Amino acid sequence: MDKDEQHHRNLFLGLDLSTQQLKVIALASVQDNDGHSFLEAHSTFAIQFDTDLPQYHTQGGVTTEKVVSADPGKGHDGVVTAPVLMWVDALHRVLDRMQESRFPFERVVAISGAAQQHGSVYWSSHAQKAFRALQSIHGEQTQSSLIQIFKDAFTIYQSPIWQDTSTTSQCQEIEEFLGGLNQDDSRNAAVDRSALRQRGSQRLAELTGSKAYERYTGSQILKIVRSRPEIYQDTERISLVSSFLASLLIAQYASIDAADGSGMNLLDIETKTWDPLLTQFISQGGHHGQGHMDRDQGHNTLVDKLGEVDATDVKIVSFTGDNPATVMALQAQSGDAIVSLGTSDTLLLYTHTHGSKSGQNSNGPGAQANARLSIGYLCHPVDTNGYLMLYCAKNGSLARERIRDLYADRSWDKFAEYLKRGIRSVRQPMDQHSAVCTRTGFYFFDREIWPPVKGVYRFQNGEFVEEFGPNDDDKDDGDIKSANVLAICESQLLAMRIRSSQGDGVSTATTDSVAPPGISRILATGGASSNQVILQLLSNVFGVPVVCMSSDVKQGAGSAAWGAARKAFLYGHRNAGDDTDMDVIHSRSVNMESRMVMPDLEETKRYIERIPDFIRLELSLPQAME
Ligand SMILES: Nc1ncnc2c1ncn2[C@@H]1O[C@H](COP(=O)(O)OP(=O)(O)O)[C@@H](O)[C@H]1O
Ligand SMILES: O=C(CO)[C@@H](O)[C@H](O)COP(=O)(O)O
Repeated sequence: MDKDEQHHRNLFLGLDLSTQQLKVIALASVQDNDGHSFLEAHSTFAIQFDTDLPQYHTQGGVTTEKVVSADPGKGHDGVVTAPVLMWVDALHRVLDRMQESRFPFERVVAISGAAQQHGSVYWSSHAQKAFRALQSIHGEQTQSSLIQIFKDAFTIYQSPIWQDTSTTSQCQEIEEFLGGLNQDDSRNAAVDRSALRQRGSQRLAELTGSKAYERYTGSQILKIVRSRPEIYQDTERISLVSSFLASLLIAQYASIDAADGSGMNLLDIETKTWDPLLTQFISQGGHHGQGHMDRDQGHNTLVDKLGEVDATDVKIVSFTGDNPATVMALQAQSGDAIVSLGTSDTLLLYTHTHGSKSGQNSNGPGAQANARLSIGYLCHPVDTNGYLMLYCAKNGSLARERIRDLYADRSWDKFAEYLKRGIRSVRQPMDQHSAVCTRTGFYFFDREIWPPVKGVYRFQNGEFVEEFGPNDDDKDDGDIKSANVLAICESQLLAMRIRSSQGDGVSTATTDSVAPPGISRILATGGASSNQVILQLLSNVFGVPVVCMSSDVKQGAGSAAWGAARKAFLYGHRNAGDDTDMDVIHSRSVNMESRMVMPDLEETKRYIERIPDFIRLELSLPQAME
């Protein structure tokens, strides 16, 4: 391709409003010498909330408020929110940066986006006026900031986000409601509430794909209905973070995408429509949250600051959650698990069932350990018959950062060095004592999703200890440091391995007997996937090769933004009359110059042996609820 041609290539834009930043990637569609099409990064931009927008005083992109529960048995409720105007500001700033760097907006053919899942945005009746003000800009560069336009457009200015764990009682209410439906015993005052909840939890998982989770939008809305009914009344529309971002671009309310919508505990995962009973229960007869589902429809609306483009040529394709968008980027095949080590640690598996028919959540002994307590199912972002099994741990990168700061001089290089040393010392014990020394650590700086535990717990040879250390004079300080660095990574990845085989519809076929059922390869992504030693440990724990998009390909934008841009590419073509089917779409593969890490299977066997003890220790931790 000559230079002239390159300068006229179409661009596809992907945005990702994640927990800590807003990222944008522009992909260009190119052909190799054999005529194969693929996408390559043209440019990337990012606004870091903490550092680029310090006036919002966020830490890790969020505002954390600690409220002591009225019920002493319930401990502290963690209210975690993000300033909605900070997100508006971030969009304005990133568009400014793009203009400053002379980004060729006129070449943008289609745009899509992704965002952190489950968080919700509450629009006021002023929103329509703001949208009209945005539409009236008509391609001119606006002098007034988006903040000025949207400053009165919300009823709630601190949006609840996925890290919030303050809705335990609302989750229980939802489960009791479903558990009591059509049951005579629900009217019996003596009926065991926990039995009712267990039945409700099962029904909710069958209906929506997930049991009640505090971070899911349904319980968050219920909390607002209960605690601030006037605000709820004044709310004209509720968006997810993804549809909120899309609304700013299309200057009208954007629909919620089914894949992201299935992370709300409100959507019937099979029919992909709002469940009438759940929405009615939550709104108490109101009509909020009853948006319509409109998957992957293009919109032709003028976008502020993308005004140089002829609006009729710009397709804005429905925005989705960051996890479904990551699936779009990595093109997982059968046997692939996607592991995203972003702010959260997540594992995604592509399945063809959402587990409703196989009677999970057995009531027998150990049911609590085996129940789907940290996994759920989402609709697949493009395969209308597909689902995604999702495991999410809240204490991911930020917990590793805390350990890095405590034990590794605030340096990722040191962290990697200690991790390597930790792995080496377990493999080649230096003395008789350390040969029998097993260390396990749980580092839940924020209350974890499962187990619902807050605190740091270390065990040495099965016994609780305040700090690791064999009291061996030969040991230097570095041993304690590397023990903690290794312990946090091991326990995060072991927990992930254990949950990976809890789902229904997870294939039992596997290419290697030491690997978890149905997993023959891991596609790793997220900020921490740039750490080669973490990837090696991930590979060892799962016993499968780990592949990672190389960082120069990602150019720092991450795979959710890449997946969104890829969605823009696919639907941009479709909207232009190209009726390309899924297979052809898959063969137009993304240029993934990847790195591969191979497992040390002796290590894998050692981890498998540790699993029963790990589960026992995990269950022994003091839980914050029930
Ligand atoms: N070399 C590294 N080793 C481990 N973790 C890292 C490294 N570099 C960055 N990270 C982690 O990546 C995280 C950000 O990941 P990212 O995928 O961008 O998050 P999000 O999309 O949720 O905003 C940071 O919180 C940081 O802890
Ligand atoms: O809650 C979940 C998934 O259920 C999180 O994965 C959020 O979607 C936030 O994502 P990251 O910012 O960690 O990528």
